[in-house]
Amino acid sequence: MTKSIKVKNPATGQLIQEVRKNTEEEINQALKRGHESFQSWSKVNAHERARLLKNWSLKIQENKEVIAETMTLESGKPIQESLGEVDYATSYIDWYAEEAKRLYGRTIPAASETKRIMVSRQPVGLVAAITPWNFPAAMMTRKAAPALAAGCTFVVKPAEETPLTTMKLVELAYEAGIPSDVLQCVNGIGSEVGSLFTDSEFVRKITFTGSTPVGKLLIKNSADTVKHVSMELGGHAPMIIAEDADIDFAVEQTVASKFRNAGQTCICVNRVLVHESIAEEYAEKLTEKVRALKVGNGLEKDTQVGPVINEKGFEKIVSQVNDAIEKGAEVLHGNEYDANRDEGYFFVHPTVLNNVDSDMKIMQEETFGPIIPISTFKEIDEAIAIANGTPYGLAAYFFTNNYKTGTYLHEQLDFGILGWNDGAPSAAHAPFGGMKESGLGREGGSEGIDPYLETKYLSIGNL
Ligand SMILES: NC(=O)c1ccc[n+]([C@@H]2O[C@H](COP(=O)([O-])OP(=O)(O)OC[C@H]3O[C@@H](n4cnc5c(N)ncnc54)[C@H](O)[C@@H]3O)[C@@H](O)[C@H]2O)c1
Ligand SMILES: O=C[C@H](O)CS(=O)(=O)O
Repeated sequence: MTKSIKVKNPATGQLIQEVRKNTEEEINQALKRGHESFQSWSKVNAHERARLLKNWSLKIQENKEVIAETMTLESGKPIQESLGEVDYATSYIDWYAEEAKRLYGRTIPAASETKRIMVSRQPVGLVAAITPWNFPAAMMTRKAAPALAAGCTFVVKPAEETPLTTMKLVELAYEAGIPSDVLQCVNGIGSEVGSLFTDSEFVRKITFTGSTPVGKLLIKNSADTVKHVSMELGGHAPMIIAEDADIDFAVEQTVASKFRNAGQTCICVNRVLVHESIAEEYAEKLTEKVRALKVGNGLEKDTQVGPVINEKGFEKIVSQVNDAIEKGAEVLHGNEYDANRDEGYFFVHPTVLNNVDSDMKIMQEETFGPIIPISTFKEIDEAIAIANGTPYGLAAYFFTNNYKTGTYLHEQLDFGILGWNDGAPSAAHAPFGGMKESGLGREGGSEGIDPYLETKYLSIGNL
């Protein structure tokens, strides 16, 4: 078993840094420390927790450029997106620093003059988090911020591909005054560390962002100790473009959604469903925009589409594209690759596929890459049936200026996040999360701190 993780640059395949894997003993010690420090941290008053969180946010912002460069080096995303992700990450800290001060209880009118009932909330305990490589800063703070704000302690294992960003954030938390046994980072291979987290008597909650298969495993393994679980899992977002849509705006928003992080986000549009009457105009205008996108190393300021994270991701994308073409899809642009297995870099050029049918893998499996499959519909209920016909329920988008069509789609689409004339719905003040096999729980908004709290009530008698 290797003793270290080799962090490589997905744009070049070059080694950035070797990170030592924590041993099983070290990880169990970290969990024990997190459990023990919960006794003190949970008693720190909410305003002090809020102050420390705001200090952390300021420290991150002071180091924005170095964090963004680290993120681009290890994840491949364009530097402008990395800078944006640092802001997105601190927006969660800022939001939950304030929410810490609003953990209200309530009183309930008793059914007797001699009784009083009070409801209060308290932190669940030590939280163990596992995060993905595609947003190594924001996916960590989207969990750590509400956890710490609620009074929980926190141990995070970042993805093997991108540990450096998370390690930097944790260092800055210590500089901000957050105690080193309250917030900890451990490094290791997911399949090895996951069972340590789920089996530990010290861990009261597992929070995970990543693929649905891993999420299911963590839920299953958490059952023996009845841990709280929060799951932010896979997606397969449909984008319905109605016959009355503003086509130019819909094209702009399709590009904004699809090519963020080279299409490696859980809420990227994965399936375009366009009304047959405007399909040709939409496809032509979309292809013109896609053709202009610049593919390259994320450190170059004008790069818009970077590499995909690794060979496994690359092979899945190529397989989906080849399958679609074999089954009759038309390539309007792309189906071009710059890849070198020996060097270890994998670029997928933005690709537009037309005449896509539901029997193609790309319409059934999540696509974590810069590929847009376009299919058409006649009636809106046909589009809704296709959109909902997936085990996933994370994000969906629709473009229409008809308020009845929009209201109907809002009510009929089974997804936790809906963008109506909006391809970029994510925000720290909104409850992000999915239905069905896209997850359990919400992150962000006022709802996002609830998973870190237990509710209790006190009934006072004999008054
Ligand atoms: N819903 C969301 O907010 C969200 C955000 C980002 C990514 N995702 C999903 O994540 C997937 C892509 O990311 P990925 O390839 O890194 O996912 P992944 O599930 O392979 O890895 C995510 C994390 O899980 C760990 N892991 C892997 N196997 C594990 C196991 N057996 N036990 C415990 N931990 C394990 C990894 O080390 C990593 O830290 C996509 O499906 C995407 O939709 C969802
Ligand atoms: O990849 C999944 C992320 O949660 C998407 S977002 O950064 O929250 O929009």
